[in-house]
Amino acid sequence: MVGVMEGARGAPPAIGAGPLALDIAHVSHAFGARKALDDVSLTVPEGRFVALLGLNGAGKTTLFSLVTRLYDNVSGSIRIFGHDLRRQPMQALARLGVVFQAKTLDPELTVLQNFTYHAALHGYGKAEGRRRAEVLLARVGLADRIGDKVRNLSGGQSRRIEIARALLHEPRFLILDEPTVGLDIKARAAIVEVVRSLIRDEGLSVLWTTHLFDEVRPEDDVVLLHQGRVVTTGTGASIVAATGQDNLQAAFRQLTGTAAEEVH
Ligand SMILES: Nc1ncnc2c1ncn2[C@@H]1O[C@H](COP(=O)(O)OP(=O)(O)OP(=O)(O)O)[C@@H](O)[C@H]1O
Repeated sequence: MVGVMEGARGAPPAIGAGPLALDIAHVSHAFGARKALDDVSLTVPEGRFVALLGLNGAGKTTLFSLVTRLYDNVSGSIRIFGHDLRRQPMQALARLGVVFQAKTLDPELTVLQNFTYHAALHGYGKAEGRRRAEVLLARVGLADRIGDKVRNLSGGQSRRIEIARALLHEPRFLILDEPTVGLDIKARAAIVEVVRSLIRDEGLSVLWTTHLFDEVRPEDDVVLLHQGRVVTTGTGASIVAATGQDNLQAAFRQLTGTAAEEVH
């Protein structure tokens, strides 16, 4: 199944395609005269890993900021499990887990304290915060670090804890903004695996923004974003096949006319 739809056409998802975790239709955004997003449409079907792939400046963080409601979308619509972000923000955001690009854990607090603090923001008491922390830390393979100060953890471990914390309120859709930036290959692989296991085992839906082509598998849904526009969508394998290239990086270069040295 191709889970993402062509931006320019904006066609509705196929009948029988199942519920959509995220449905973005015809969204544009400008900073003054600079158009960061131009008529962007894409979908994340339930239970899918969708990679939003684009180079620096493509508009990924702007899109992320619109979906997380840091910015208000003034054109087009954004729906999370059917709830319009502008008209039903509480219902929409309650279903969304967010992992920001910047680090958001307090390094001077323990992992548990970071969890219980965040849990309180969601209205959970200390005991419930602890219970949820234990369950979620086990899911990301870090149950034994619950009492450690965050500053004593590696960058990759901190990221996995941020992923666990993003799931505190049991959202069914997770959005991550370049979650592996600055990490070594082993830590990157561990993070990708944690997220893929959440999809596999729990049916979570994921929008993963990245500029790293090697994080995308042939069967993943891919949205290629370039200079604020959706260039193409489809599974990684179908995009490669359509261009007649050997891999996604080469396909991207062909579709965007980008030089080899600009693409990682
Ligand atoms: N607050 C802002 N004010 C003005 N221009 C901005 C602002 N934020 C982003 N832009 C511009 O919008 C365009 C898209 O930027 P954006 O950060 O969304 O891209 P990105 O794909 O996330 O890239 P990166 O990975 O480098 O963050 C760029 O041209 C950028 O310079």
